[in-house]
Amino acid sequence: MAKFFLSYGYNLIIFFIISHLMSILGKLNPWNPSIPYEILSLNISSKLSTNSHAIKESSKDFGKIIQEILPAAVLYPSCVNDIIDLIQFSHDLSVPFHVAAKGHGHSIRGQAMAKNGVIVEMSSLNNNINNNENCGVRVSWDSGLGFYADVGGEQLWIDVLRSTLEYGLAPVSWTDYLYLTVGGTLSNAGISGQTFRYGPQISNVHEMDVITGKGELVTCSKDMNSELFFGVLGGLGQFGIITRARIVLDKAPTRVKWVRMLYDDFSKFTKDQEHLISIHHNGLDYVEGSLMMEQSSLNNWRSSFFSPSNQTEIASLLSKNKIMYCLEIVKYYDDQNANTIDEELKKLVKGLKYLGGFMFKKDVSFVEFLNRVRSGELELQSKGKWDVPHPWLNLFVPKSSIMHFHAAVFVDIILRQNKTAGPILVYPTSRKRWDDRMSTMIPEEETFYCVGLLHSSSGYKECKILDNQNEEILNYCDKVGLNIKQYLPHYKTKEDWIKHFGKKWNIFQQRKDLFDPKMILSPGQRIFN
Ligand SMILES: Cc1cc2nc3c(=O)[nH]c(=O)nc-3n(C[C@H](O)[C@H](O)[C@H](O)COP(=O)(O)OP(=O)(O)OC[C@H]3O[C@@H](n4cnc5c(N)ncnc54)[C@H](O)[C@@H]3O)c2cc1C
Repeated sequence: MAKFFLSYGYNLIIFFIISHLMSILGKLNPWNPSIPYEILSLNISSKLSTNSHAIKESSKDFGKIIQEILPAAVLYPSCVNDIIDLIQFSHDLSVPFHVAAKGHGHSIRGQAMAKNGVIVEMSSLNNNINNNENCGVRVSWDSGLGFYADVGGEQLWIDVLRSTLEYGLAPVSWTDYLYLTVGGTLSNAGISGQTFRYGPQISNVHEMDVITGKGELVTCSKDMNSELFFGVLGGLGQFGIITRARIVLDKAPTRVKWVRMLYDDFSKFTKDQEHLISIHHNGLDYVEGSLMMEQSSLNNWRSSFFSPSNQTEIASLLSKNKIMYCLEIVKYYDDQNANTIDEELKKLVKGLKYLGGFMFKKDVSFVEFLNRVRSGELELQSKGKWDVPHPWLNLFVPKSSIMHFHAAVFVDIILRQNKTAGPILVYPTSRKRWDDRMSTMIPEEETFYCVGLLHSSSGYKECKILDNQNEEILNYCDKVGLNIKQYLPHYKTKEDWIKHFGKKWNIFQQRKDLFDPKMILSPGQRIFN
């Protein structure tokens, strides 16, 4: 009997040792040479995972083009200090590992990935919102700034909208799609049809908390640590992880008048767009536009605007014209100007040169308008057409090049090759609301166009074809000197990045040396590594 208990107790101890080791191994793979085992002694060890499902999920993005860039581990932070601990640990190593914040993973080309490094799943902060350290969305007012919201970098813009609307307030600058994080869009610019009037989202931030590549938590603004502030805005995640942004708010309207007009002449279309964005007093709140081609226009997330009978009319016009242009405008209103809004709008569209009979109007709530892409997304999801490769190309084209761009790219390349699938956005905006100290690169001209070739492909073969077309477009613009800039940029060589940043490259590099000297952050952008 004693013998039995001895051997039973012995086996039990061995069992416990093995299961303890296995649980450690399950959390972090000690054989992955890029992350030292000592990381398990940190307080965050229980929030790190090397589970193969977690690794796979964290290495996916909306683009579905870059595959198999696997991190060594994923951090699910419950507070800002968890991220600080992780970065400090990496920074103190003689050979640090990479760290990438992942917002909502809506990048196209692996920008939020980190091979053999650690992905920080920012959404995990939101799951721990009761933790007092986490910011969430907090609305405040002060006499200097007026109304503003302190917002966690992990917050989705749709949640920022819902929370601020509880106070009758809303941010002023938006993206077309709201299921993107605040940290993710502020790392690029955040543009939409409101940009001409209010500036991009990066121009509507008062202050931020940022964890630098040294693991320091720094509060920055125009007047405090301004080098970090301007660097981070549009900084492609290179200088720090945004954990809080203080966003400008204004009184939210309740409803919008939403109008689309069709054109068969690009010159008339762009002249009208430029005219509309130049109206300062009592002008529009949103101006965008898109190209319409037979193959792409009536089966994408923007087409839900048109009723089935509108769609039949447009289809027959398109079969004749092959390419058309759709100007899209919005004027906000509420109870106070409900009686005069139609008259105001009539004045604004007077003299525009759209095709007679091809003006379509809607009157919807402010939220329905801002969240307009969501219904299209859900429809595409239900048809299995959302979760597909997206070889997107986003460009800023100077006003002086837009006619040339139209003839050479829209007509000669895209229309002729007949390969496009997805919306093609074209709308002007103005440099006035951008601060040149921010990292985002835009053309030198006062007015420039935002062009988005938002392709969806049915599979990898088609994706490759569209990507080759993108390459052809970029090469052409380069060859003839159209002075375009890529938005959401992606380059393969350092020389291309240096060219992209032009005269700002030196400052970009100096800021990297200052705030992330060991080049730990956002390696997926492939700028410094
Ligand atoms: C359907 C769709 C519609 C879109 N519409 C628009 C639009 O209208 N206007 C527009 O401007 N853009 C638009 N975009 C592009 C979008 O703004 C960018 O891709 C943005 O980066 C996505 O945010 P995210 O939270 O998914 O970022 P992620 O893809 O997760 O990350 C993007 C980059 O930012 C870094 N990052 C993430 N969080 C932080 C943080 N807290 N601090 C510092 N760095 C961070 C990442 O490391 C990575 O380098 C759209 C994208 C999609 C897929």
